Amino acid sequence: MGGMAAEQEAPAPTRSPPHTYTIGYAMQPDKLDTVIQPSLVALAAERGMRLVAVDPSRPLVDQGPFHLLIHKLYDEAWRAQLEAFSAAHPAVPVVDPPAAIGRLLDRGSMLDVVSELNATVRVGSLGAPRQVAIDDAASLTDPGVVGALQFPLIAKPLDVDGSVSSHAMSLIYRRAGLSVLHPPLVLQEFVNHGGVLFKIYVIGGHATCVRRRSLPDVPAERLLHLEGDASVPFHNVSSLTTVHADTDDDVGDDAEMPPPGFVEEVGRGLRRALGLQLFNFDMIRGRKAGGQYFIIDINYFPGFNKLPGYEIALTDFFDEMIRGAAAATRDEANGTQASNVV
Ligand SMILES: Nc1ncnc2c1ncn2[C@@H]1O[C@H](COP(=O)(O)OP(=O)(O)OP(=O)(O)O)[C@@H](O)[C@H]1O
Ligand SMILES: O=P(O)(O)O[C@H]1[C@H](O)[C@@H](O)[C@H](OP(=O)(O)O)[C@@H](OP(=O)(O)O)[C@H]1O
Ligand SMILES: [Mg+2]
Ligand SMILES: [Mg+2]
Repeated sequence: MGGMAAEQEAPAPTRSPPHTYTIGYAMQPDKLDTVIQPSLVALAAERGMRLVAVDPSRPLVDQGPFHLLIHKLYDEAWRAQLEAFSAAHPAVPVVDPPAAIGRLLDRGSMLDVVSELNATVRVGSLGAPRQVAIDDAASLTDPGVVGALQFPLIAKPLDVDGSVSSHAMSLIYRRAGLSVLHPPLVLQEFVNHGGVLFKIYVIGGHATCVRRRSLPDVPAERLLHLEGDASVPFHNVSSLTTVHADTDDDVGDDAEMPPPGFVEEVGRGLRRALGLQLFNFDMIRGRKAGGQYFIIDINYFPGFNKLPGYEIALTDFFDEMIRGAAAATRDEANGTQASNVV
């Protein structure tokens, strides 16, 4: 080692503040890095919150104590664990309730909430593309099932379970392209939107919109081009240059963002209607006159580390949940109305 380090005086030991609150987190090992970054752990520690990994293979009631639980696991055994934990510790918030998360795990029902939203909030022009759920191969050739949809379509796996295959999709230009598909899936109308997508991250009361690249528009002539492929599989948007060789890499970089008030209102409305605190959703703006917005995907507890400054939003949220639970417990002890952090 060089002399510099040896000559320097050892730094005075710094005392980290005492950890007051313990937040248990449970997720698949391959998802940990997408949220539990050292920067998050450090900021949480500064604010008196300790992040502790839960071992889902051991009884949850034997772990802890916890002041808050966050999770992204979907299996029945885990749900049963959470139920047992909540029965034993009703004052500890579990983010989010498995029943509410369940709604996002089926693409057949995932977007139903958008129509509920239109009824409850003053949002402008917002919708979801038309779609049908296809359970078996026979339905794919049934004009009564598919006939109401207009090509091009996107075929998306019905189940959302965190697997790579649950993100394997196909763009279908015409009927012949349906025969290669493997139900269960949803067929959703493709909406031309200028190749730009708005991803809105919701962390409790925060809603932050970022712009991402998306599938390029499908020109009407492409549907008549019978020598071209009837369907094209794709996995994620970054592989789209192989779907459309004419994709411009800079597409959408200067696309106008949706108005912040609109983003906030939709985020707040979805949060309330879904009963979820941690999610993101994909929104596109249709190219047709009027520029209607469409929500095309909602994801539970996504990779928040892609969002700059997520550590602040997440620790703010943890703090709010823990304080809210503490206030509710105090209120209950005093016999007054429980406070509500939602
Ligand atoms: N109805 C649609 N119209 C136009 N483009 C769409 C539509 N649905 C999906 N897309 C495009 O396909 C991409 C993948 O679709 P979707 O977001 O449903 O898949 P996903 O695998 O669940 O994505 P994520 O990684 O966000 O979870 C979208 O990001 C968008 O570019
Ligand atoms: O783990 P599954 O259930 O497959 O969910 C994914 C979501 O569907 C994606 O939306 C996340 O990516 P974005 O944060 O870019 O939306 C993606 O984030 P990641 O790429 O950081 O893992 C995942 O959360
Ligand atoms: Mg998506
Ligand atoms: Mg998704």
